[in-house]
Amino acid sequence: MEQNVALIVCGAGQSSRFGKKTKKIFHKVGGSALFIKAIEPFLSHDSVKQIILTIDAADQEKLEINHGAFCDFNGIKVVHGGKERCESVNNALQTLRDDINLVAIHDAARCCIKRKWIDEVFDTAAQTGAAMLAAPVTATLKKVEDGIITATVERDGMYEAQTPQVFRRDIIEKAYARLDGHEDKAAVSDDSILVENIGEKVHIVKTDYSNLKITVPGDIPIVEAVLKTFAPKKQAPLGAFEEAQW
Ligand SMILES: Nc1ccn([C@@H]2O[C@H](COP(=O)(O)OP(=O)(O)OP(=O)(O)O)[C@@H](O)[C@H]2O)c(=O)n1
Ligand SMILES: C[C@](O)(CO)[C@H](O)COP(=O)(O)O
Repeated sequence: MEQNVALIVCGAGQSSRFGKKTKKIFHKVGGSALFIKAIEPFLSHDSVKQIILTIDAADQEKLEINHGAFCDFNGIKVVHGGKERCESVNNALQTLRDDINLVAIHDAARCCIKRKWIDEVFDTAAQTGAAMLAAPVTATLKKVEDGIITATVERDGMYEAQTPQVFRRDIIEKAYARLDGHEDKAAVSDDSILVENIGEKVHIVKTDYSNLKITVPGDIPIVEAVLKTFAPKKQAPLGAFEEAQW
């Protein structure tokens, strides 16, 4: 299937766990606002035909003043989000262009996405209808209540869900058509859950913990280190001879 991808970038959350005055999507990492770093790896992808950013309506003026040029230059459509992440995604789904056949839904708080993962999850979703990035759990998992371990969770086969999560347009629209049936929308914590609930098989594209989501302040130095480690290598300064050639 030819890939005409709409990228929905979810940035309308309240950043309550981030605990800073500035919403985390505007926090600077790697020299740019977090949401810009999360979008940048997709800008050069030929299959991405539409980019929709969800933001809190309260952030509209701040976005326009500080990042309006970036959004305008890159043709990013800004949509106001809802109380829960799934409501923000649902709002964005109402603005898809007619030619879109794949929908990639990505957290604006995940800026360490690698191009190879984007390529693989797009291709897998184009072939199968539904795919998402996820990292195998490497630690032992404990269920804890009131600070006391109540169970050790079987780790075998457990993955940490990440984004982007990518779906054929008809599949994600069918899944979201049932959103109102979910009383507790806070429990709809990712998009795959809705697709699983309509009986579709969601395929995993394996990553690692470097595709982390910035949630708490302690995530910042980790993300900065990941960005530094995987940043494109700067060209060595030209020597005098090379300079002379130019
Ligand atoms: N109503 C919402 C809630 C979340 N998000 C986005 O979904 C991503 C993942 O959500 P999370 O990391 O939980 O962000 P927040 O909801 O802002 O964080 P918190 O739960 O700490 O308030 C974030 O980029 C966030 O901006 C969104 O678009 N709309
Ligand atoms: C979508 C997600 O990033 C997959 O792990 C996660 O579910 C978002 O959850 P949050 O509570 O909105 O951060």
